[in-house]
Amino acid sequence: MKLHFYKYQGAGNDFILIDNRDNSVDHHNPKLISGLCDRRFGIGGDGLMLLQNKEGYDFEMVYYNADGQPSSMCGNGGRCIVAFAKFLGVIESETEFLAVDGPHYAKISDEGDWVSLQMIDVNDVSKDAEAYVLNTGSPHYVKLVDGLEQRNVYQEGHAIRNNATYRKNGINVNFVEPMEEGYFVRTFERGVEDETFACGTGVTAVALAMAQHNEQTGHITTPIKVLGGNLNIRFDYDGKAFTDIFLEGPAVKVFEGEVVI
Ligand SMILES: N[C@@H](CCC[C@H](N)C(=O)O)C(=O)O
Repeated sequence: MKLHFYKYQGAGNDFILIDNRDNSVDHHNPKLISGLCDRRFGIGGDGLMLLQNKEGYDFEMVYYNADGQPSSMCGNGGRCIVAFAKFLGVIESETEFLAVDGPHYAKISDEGDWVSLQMIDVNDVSKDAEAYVLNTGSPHYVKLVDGLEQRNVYQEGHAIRNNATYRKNGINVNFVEPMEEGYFVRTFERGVEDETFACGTGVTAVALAMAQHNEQTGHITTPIKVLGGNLNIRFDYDGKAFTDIFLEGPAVKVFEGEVVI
């Protein structure tokens, strides 16, 4: 069988996208999905998403990590699937879609390549020694460091993700260094088991954790530089809860093609 696919990237976090509105693709197949995401033997991607019909919503986002397992929310994936929905003519400039962590509102530019995605509210940030731990749709560990450019993010991230606390359920590990304006962030992603060029729920977690760390409240806008580009996070924080959280950035179609499965 031939499968038509699309490849998108959001700040270098890259995904295979499949239009499954007719429900013709049986995606409950970890070997197939990890094979398609393989960068040498497949199409290559940090994850794979299916756009499906869902009553009461514009569409449903079904997300798999590159290891072929269904996972929690993917922020950059969410932005890319909104751009894909516009490309397919499923939506125009605004949308309400369903993802694994609930409904999401998003807005897309007329050109179709810049997406603002509303994320879930967050009111629980804990500490693991000096690091912050929070769930922004996916679980994240946020650690302030120096010399981030030179650090071995694979080695340090892999060690934290596989320590006794996180080994069973996994966690995404974000290293953050303040810049003149905003932050520089590098992330080791669970389910990819490697450093990725960007992580949307990760930079969201960093922006919230840094607001708490710096005791900032009110309406906050945080620019973040990642290996694959620049993202922006804006939110309200009253000292207890983070609300109206938006992850903003590019979402670009790279190519499309057919693969035999
Ligand atoms: N790249 C994503 C996060 C995808 C999910 C993550 N790998 C996990 O399993 O927790 C993003 O942009 O948020």
